[in-house]
Amino acid sequence: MTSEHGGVRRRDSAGRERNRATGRNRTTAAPSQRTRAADPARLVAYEVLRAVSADDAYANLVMPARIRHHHLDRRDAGFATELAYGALRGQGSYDAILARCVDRPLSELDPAILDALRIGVHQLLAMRVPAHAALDQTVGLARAVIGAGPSALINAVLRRVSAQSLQEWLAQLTDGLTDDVKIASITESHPEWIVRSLRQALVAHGRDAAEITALLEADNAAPVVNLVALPGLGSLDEAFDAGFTPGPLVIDSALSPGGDLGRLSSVREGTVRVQDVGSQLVARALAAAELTSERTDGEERWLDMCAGPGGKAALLAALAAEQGAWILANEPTPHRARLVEQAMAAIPEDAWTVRTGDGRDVGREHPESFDRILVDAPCTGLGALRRRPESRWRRQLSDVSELGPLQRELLDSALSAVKRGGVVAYVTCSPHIAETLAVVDDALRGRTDLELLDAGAALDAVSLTGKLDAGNAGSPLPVHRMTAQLWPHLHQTDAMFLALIRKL
Ligand SMILES: C[S@@+](CC[C@H](N)C(=O)[O-])C[C@H]1O[C@@H](n2cnc3c(N)ncnc32)[C@H](O)[C@@H]1O
Repeated sequence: MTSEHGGVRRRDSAGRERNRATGRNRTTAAPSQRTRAADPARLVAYEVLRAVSADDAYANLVMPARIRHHHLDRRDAGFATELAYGALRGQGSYDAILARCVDRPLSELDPAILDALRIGVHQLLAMRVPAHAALDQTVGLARAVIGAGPSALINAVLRRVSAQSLQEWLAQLTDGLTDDVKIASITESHPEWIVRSLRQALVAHGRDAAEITALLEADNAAPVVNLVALPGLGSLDEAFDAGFTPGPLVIDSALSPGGDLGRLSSVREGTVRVQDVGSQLVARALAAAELTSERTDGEERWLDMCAGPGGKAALLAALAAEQGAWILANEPTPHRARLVEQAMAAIPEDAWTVRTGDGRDVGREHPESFDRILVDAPCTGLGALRRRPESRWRRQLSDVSELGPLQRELLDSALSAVKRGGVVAYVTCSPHIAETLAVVDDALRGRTDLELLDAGAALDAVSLTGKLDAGNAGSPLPVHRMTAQLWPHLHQTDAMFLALIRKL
């Protein structure tokens, strides 16, 4: 800590600056000097929170750029990431605590001050940072980037926060409440509508509603980064030499010990890729599903209808290349279609083609043309909240119903485009009933030419353990028992939903 972060000088300085400050309470120091006063790791975390709340940025995209900009070493980068992501995930709990420590509604605070406070609270209550360092450093950061007046307010508020542990605060905040959803929303830092949706999803997918706490807790934990070696193209040897461990659920996968993945040449070359194990499992389950379709031209034709940015398309294309099949990877957004091409770059070119277009047109343009189709539908991503720390606060209940028509049209298009005897995998990284079971129900309604394959068994068949317990065997409705749902708290994957539909 530099001397200007020391207690006496800070208080003196804060007093002088506050008296002198303009209406916006900005420090009079030059911006470059102010920035230098802040600890770089905390500054990066703060800048990420600001970008998320002020510019609607995605934390996982901003973070690497800020880390590079401030030249953080590996340790500081880890600290900044834990701080920013933790503050974002914990925002619901932290804001409830802050509301008890600030003398006005949080909505009346300058958003920059609120972000600095959130960073302070996470350090004080959830990181192994000594309280005095959390306080001094956050106040120093605030003084450097916001101004002396606000830093005095932040100091006073964080002192109040530091008077109790997180558990004590949560007990106090939930004291007297009887609504389980409200309690979970505060203690596990999720919007109430998401708590309610996830609890309903657990029950509809045949699990116990009491698992909700474990599920919400899993959303709040930093996910381990998973790698996949593209079949026939990539090797994990380099990753294992670098300390990665074999993934326990699926072949050719590895778990990262942390740190910059760019140090692996196989990752740079694209033969080893970052991919959640849930995504690997559903892609492999489709590739291995039993077909009864007739091959007219000798090779299987596959389709990835919603391919961008290309994670599953790359794995499917590598599997297709191994099996002598070919895949069309479709994506409507041109820049995402380019990402698909980049993802495919390491795979022999005769195994794949990228199409830039609307998946809803494919069924009409190419009826009964494909043996295997993946519909990895645009969805709310409620199953990947641990990976996108800000998304739980940005998503709204209305998103679920807005996505419904598109999800249904894409699945209908796929069911037109699949050959008789071919299989469509309907996948979402959300377990929400409206995006999963309801979409499948609607697609099957009144159709006698479609049958559900046992998706749980299909996942088991491509897993290393052979017993993932992802099938929805306990679902209240028999038809739903053929679908499968992976869960972060059970499988340490994103909550991927899978239905396998065969056209008879
Ligand atoms: C869940 S993401 C797919 C993720 C991808 N399969 C992967 O593993 O990397 C859904 C994708 O669907 C695309 N999409 C949106 N509208 C679409 C449409 N009408 N037809 C096809 N794809 C669409 C989105 O642009 C997005 O890239």
